[in-house]
Amino acid sequence: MSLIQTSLQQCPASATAFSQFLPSPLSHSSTKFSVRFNVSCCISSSPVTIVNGNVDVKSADRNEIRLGLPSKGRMATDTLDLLKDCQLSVRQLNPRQYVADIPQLSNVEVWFQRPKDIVRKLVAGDLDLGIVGLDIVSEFGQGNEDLVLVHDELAYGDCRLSLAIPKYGIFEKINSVKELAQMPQWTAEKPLRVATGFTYLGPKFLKENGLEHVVFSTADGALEAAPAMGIADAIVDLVSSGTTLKENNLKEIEGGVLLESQAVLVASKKSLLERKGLLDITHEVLERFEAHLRALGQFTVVANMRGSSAEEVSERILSQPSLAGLQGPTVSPVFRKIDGRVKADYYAIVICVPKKQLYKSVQQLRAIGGSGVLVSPLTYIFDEETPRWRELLSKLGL
Ligand SMILES: Nc1ncnc2c1ncn2[C@@H]1O[C@H](COP(=O)(O)OP(=O)(O)OP(=O)(O)O)[C@@H](O)[C@H]1O
Ligand SMILES: O=P(O)(O)OC[C@H]1O[C@H](OP(=O)(O)OP(=O)(O)O)[C@H](O)[C@@H]1O
Ligand SMILES: [Mg+2]
Repeated sequence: MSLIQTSLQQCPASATAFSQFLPSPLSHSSTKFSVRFNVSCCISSSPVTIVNGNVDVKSADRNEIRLGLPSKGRMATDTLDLLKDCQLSVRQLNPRQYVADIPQLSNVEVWFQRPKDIVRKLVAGDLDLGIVGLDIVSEFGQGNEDLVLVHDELAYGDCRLSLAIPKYGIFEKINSVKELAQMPQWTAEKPLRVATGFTYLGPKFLKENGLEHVVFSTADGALEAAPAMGIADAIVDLVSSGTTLKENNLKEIEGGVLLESQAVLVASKKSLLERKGLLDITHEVLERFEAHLRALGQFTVVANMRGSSAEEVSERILSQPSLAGLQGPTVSPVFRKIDGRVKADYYAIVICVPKKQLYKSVQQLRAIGGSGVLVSPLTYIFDEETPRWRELLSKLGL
């Protein structure tokens, strides 16, 4: 019997409330998976009731729209920066104050919370919108159908949730999850010991990958130390550059990525459907995010080009693969007085160019007679309609 089952039996009053934090595969006593948590759920002999958020379920009473933002960790600053770049600066009078506002969005309260609490409070109806990593939505949302991704690529907080094992010892020649599952070492008596903070996704993944004899332990950080300390055989943790794994003599293996993650904008479906004004606010935030993020990858390029007509110049530009722009080039005549007559003998062209293709585009422009090339960053690209907005409406059945 695992430690968690023991403590819940000693504390029946809190067992029901606490079980909602448990990964569903672990709720079944027949499973060979078990999790060791270092928690005590009873204080002296009196039972403690733990609920996940709003006790009185009064959330529908409030009129304000609530947006949850990470209060700490590496997501906190990047999230505030994204909002600032979208002209939605958060006004927080004091860094220890957990409520703030965004002057451009009336009736919106910003609540600073730990990422996992943002997800829990969305599910409980205490928040309407939130920005967190997809890893946290997946781990603490546990597939809850009320959670809906409004924007799934906010372009920061990139990392992956990965299974890692030591490079040395019995794992030296193990290079895939399949090989790990086939190792004869793992038995009911001596299961594979996995350390992870992801006690929902971790067990689910290993079970789906045919690892039958597994025991999980959890900790709040520095999990990469667990194998060398002899506490675990493997870990399931976030990886970004891979430096922490490398420095701790651990390796990722084929088939071992549980999830690719980055920051996302997530909402409560129920709130979107029922809370007055939330759909409009969500539309505005989504439009601003999309316009900003689309512009991030592009430069505006302005150049001069000699030619006999706008059509002839356009044809030359469109003959080059990197110069088509977002919707074709803008070609404008530049008028000069030549021999007493106003005449257009060259043209100003404007195109948007993906940042990665900038130098190639400049070379192609020069090759067709472009000169005086000016390059400037773009702030926003607003499309006629954002595809994500249509997707959201369809997810809501609207
Ligand atoms: N190494 C990383 N590189 C990029 N993004 C990461 C990395 N580690 C985590 N993240 C992303 O950032 C989110 C917040 O992680 P971070 O470690 O900053 O905060 P935290 O885990 O809440 O804080 P703490 O580690 O102090 O408890 C994660 O949920 C994940 O989406
Ligand atoms: O692949 P890398 O770029 O090395 O990053 C991976 C590390 O980053 C995170 O830890 P964090 O810095 O948040 O510390 P923590 O373990 O205390 O949360 C994560 O839990 C890994 O340990
Ligand atoms: Mg961390």
